Amino acid sequence: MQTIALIAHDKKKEEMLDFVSHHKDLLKHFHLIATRTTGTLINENYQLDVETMMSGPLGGDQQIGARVATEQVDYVIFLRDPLTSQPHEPDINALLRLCDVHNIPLATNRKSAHILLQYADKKLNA
Ligand SMILES: O=C(CO)COP(=O)(O)O
Repeated sequence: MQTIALIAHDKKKEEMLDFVSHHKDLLKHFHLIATRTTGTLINENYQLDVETMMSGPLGGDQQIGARVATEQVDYVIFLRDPLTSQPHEPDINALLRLCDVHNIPLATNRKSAHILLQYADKKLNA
């Protein structure tokens, strides 16, 4: 089973929940991992059985980064808040960097996330 990482900053969590609700039927076909608060919200609202890491500021981005580095993640959807500075910015940058190092598709806004899932869907049925 392929793995998708789902991460959203606080001001993007509602958007992530809305995004997940629109793509729930497709997301069921993937192993989902997420940072703690994002994953917990998804599990509570949609019962998708998301595996949760630590919260982002406590190291969750790094945990997901470790999975990316060991090629255990196929796609990353990270709805970042581009207008608020984050205390764990270095961790965020490290995760984004690792996606590029390992050529892992990464979407950082909703439209690109939608396109990413369309691609993932096509690959699933190829
Ligand atoms: O801060 C985050 C990503 O950088 C997200 O963490 P939470 O999902 O725990 O809020």
